[in-house]
Amino acid sequence: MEEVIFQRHLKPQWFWKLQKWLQIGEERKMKISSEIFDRLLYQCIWRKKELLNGRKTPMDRDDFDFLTFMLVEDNNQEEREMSAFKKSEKYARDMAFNLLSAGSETVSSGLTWFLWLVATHPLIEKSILEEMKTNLNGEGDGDGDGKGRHFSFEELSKLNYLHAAMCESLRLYPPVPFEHTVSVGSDTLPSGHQIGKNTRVIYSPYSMGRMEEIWGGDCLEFKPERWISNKGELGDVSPYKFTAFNAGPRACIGKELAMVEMKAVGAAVIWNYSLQVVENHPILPSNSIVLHMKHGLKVRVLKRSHF
Ligand code: HEM
Repeated sequence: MEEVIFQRHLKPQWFWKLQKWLQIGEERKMKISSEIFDRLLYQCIWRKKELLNGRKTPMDRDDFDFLTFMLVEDNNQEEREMSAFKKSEKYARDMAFNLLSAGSETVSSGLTWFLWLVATHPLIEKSILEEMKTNLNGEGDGDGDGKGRHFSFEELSKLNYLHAAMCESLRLYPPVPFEHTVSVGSDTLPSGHQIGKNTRVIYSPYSMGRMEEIWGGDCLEFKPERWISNKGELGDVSPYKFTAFNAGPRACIGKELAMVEMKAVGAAVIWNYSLQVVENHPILPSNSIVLHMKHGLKVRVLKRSHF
């Protein structure tokens, strides 16, 4: 699907729409992939409905998940009007599709670049580990179950340097490297360019993250310090400058969730393991709507001990 969406950015709209209508070429692949994805999603929805219908006891907090939220009757008066629509299988499918497609590859791509940058910048890795040691409740290799140490939401929220390193990695390697939007009326862009109605404007967070005019002479360096004030606090950076999550009314609704997910996984990996990047393995971005590492990241994983 990702490949076909990428192709839609390159081909004239009339061309891929004709392909879609005739069900040929890339657009046929899109139809087949969508059907496979839909089958999977509807199976999950039906299974969840069966479970919910057969339920005799009140629901535990732990059993309450995204699909339950989309399918159960609302107790809340205000939301009841939405209920008929909300309970439709199509609505649950669309929401699940949206969140899965927007929130999985983006996070995994962001984490891959982050772990590579940390593994190739030992001083930054050391600073991340030192911040963890200073701020976390008790050290150790975990809770003795062999799964390593994990970090709570409260613990993660104290790690400003880790947060800064994550933003810095997203600046240099934004998972959504380019985006397009269409003007509803004629306008003047911040660059001074005049555009007419219905003009497609493509912009690139990847390029903007590497522009000297925006980030200064050291724009190509991986430097988490640029996100932290002299007092050690995280600075407020405008989303119109740091565009990895887009800005304005259509900005990413999963930004906070994405940052927590990435910090939770990043912190656990860095604390429990040392990653050694395999020499001579090519590290290149892919040509895609999500900035994958073209050949993946090859590392040797060594267990880290803090005792
Ligand atoms: C590092 C991870 C992520 C990045 C870099 C990212 C980036 C973006 C960007 C740039 C957009 C705007 C797309 C456009 O206008 O063309 C967007 C939209 C969106 N994102 Fe994310 N995203 C991430 C993670 C997530 C997660 C975890 C979720 C939810 C589980 C999510 C849900 C969405 C949704 C639903 C939209 C559409 C919002 C709308 O159109 O109103 N994203 N994201």
